[in-house]
Amino acid sequence: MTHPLIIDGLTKRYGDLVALADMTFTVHPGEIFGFVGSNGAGKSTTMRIILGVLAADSGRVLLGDRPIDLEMRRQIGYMPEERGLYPKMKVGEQLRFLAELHGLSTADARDNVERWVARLGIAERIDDNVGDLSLGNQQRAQLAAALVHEPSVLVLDEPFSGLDPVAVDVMSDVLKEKAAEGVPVVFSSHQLDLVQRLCDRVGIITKGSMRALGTVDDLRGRGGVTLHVTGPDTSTRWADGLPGVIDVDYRGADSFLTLDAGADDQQILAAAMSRGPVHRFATSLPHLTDLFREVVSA
Ligand SMILES: Nc1ncnc2c1ncn2[C@@H]1O[C@H](COP(=O)(O)OP(=O)(O)OP(=O)(O)O)[C@@H](O)[C@H]1O
Repeated sequence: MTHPLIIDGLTKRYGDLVALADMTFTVHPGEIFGFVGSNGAGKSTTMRIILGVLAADSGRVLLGDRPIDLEMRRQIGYMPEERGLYPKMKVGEQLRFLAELHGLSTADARDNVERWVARLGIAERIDDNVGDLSLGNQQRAQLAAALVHEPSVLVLDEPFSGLDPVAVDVMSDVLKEKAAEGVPVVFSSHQLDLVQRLCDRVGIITKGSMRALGTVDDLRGRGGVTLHVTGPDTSTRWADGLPGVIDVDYRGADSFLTLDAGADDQQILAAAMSRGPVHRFATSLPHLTDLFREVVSA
């Protein structure tokens, strides 16, 4: 049974520094939520509070309608930013130990470990000490540690940093699979192309508060749609003054129009065709990175 993970009004100070100021968001069952923000914005602090590694000054974390307690936290799969595996312990031993610590029987722990190390491509390293693995493989082991007890919530602090492209694909597939099982998944990342590709919803935080929150398309749509038209004679400034056209950048044979919600694409197409043949007529949304820059610099 999965429940939404609700972060409700968290505040946290370190001395004079306000690390979190009314941090609020919900991660729904089956949703991949991307938690993004500049360095020092408060992502790790929020995740540590969710896990109970750190106490908030005020605010609550709930699973469904219940404030999260120690027992409920055992259902969370967590990948801490500072990584937490013992370098001098063997990968397999350590994962089995963690699985049993979360209440699995010895047999289930062994089965789960075998399954996850195979899935994450580190089966042949199971008898190596964690500290002898490459950094990317340590990260795969760390993900296995977050998954080995079949958690019903996933909270991952920068799980993609330092992974090679194959490992990024494996990690992405695993997160999608867990979400498809109904698990709420939240991860932080500075890799916005990945966030854009993978997440159902994204929260952009600055200075400890949520500044923009929505589906990837919602957020990208806030920046306005761009229409790229190739063909019409740009010297005529053919798109100037058309309804819904906020701005036009004419470059050689190309015209880039910034549109608002009221723009009528058929009217624009007719205007373009009246000035010659149209070879390209395509809309695009801004990249999440553009929106991120806008939000953090506001
Ligand atoms: N133990 C601590 N003592 C004092 N200040 C801290 C402590 N931990 C974090 N901070 C400060 O709290 C703020 C939020 O830090 P946090 O690690 O949550 O940010 P983050 O969004 O995870 O950043 P990054 O993307 O760089 O990992 C930062 O200004 C940081 O310097």
